[in-house]
Amino acid sequence: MKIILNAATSIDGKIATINGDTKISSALDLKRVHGLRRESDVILVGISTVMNDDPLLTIRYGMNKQGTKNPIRIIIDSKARIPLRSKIVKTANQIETRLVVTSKAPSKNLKKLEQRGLKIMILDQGTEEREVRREDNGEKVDLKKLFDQLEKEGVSNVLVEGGGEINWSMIKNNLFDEIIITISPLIIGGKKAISLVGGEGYKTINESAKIKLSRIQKKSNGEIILHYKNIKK
Ligand SMILES: NC(=O)C1=CN([C@@H]2O[C@H](COP(=O)(O)OP(=O)(O)OC[C@H]3O[C@@H](n4cnc5c(N)ncnc54)[C@H](O)[C@@H]3O)[C@@H](O)[C@H]2O)C=CC1
Ligand SMILES: Nc1nc(O)c(N)c(N[C@@H]2O[C@H](COP(=O)(O)O)[C@@H](O)[C@H]2O)n1
Repeated sequence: MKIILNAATSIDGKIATINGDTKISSALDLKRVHGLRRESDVILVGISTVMNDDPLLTIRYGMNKQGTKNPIRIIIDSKARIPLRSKIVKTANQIETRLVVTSKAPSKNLKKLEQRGLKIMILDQGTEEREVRREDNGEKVDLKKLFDQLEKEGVSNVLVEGGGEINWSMIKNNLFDEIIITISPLIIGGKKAISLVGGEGYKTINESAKIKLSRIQKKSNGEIILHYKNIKK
């Protein structure tokens, strides 16, 4: 299975402003992203991304020739907080959509979401993992279990579209093959503005994830697209 992490950042590594404004990519770059979606079986995002962006996560720009099937949408949402009025929920009857939760998710929420066509996967972290991540209160979904299951189902290509917390979990668990970053000629700033990778972070450079630059694309609008390969996989 190939896992690609894609995102757009400012030159200071932010993926959103302090107010959650996140329109960083140009229309041209979004066309490229939709091309990536077209090659994917699954698009995965975290719940905070859904709460902030109310995304559709479908193939639209340029590429959606008749008959093109949208990828399965997977939302990582420990407590099943996804709003019933969100575009994802409203379209779940037309596009396969899975909500990955923990056993702490309220069953009344799960019932309502199932009625609207979402498929629920309950994937708690094991005890060992919970102890390591005390700050999570044992409330995070086990992404390793999720990807094992997707592999068993025959999923070949997964596109992860953020946000920062999900990116951290994917990187920390070595669950990525490629990272594609569009660096837009912008400076966003703000200590609390969300960065490309959140989480607790590595304590030393020695521990940090090692990646290899494989391609650079320079666009006339000033965007730079960097492609990195994971050298540990
Ligand atoms: N510029 C860009 O390319 C993109 C920007 N964004 C922006 O990023 C922001 C959201 O990012 P974040 O706040 O970092 O949240 P996120 O979207 O990464 O979601 C994180 C949440 O998912 C849940 N979760 C459950 N299991 C988890 C696990 N194993 N690992 C990590 N999270 C788990 C937790 O509730 C956690 O708080 C939004 O403002 C969004 O607009 C998001 C995607 C792309
Ligand atoms: N590639 C990229 N560039 C940006 O500037 C972005 N803000 C994002 N965001 C991601 O795309 C999702 C929106 O998808 P739809 O257009 O609604 O289909 C958003 O939720 C982020 O995952 N990506």
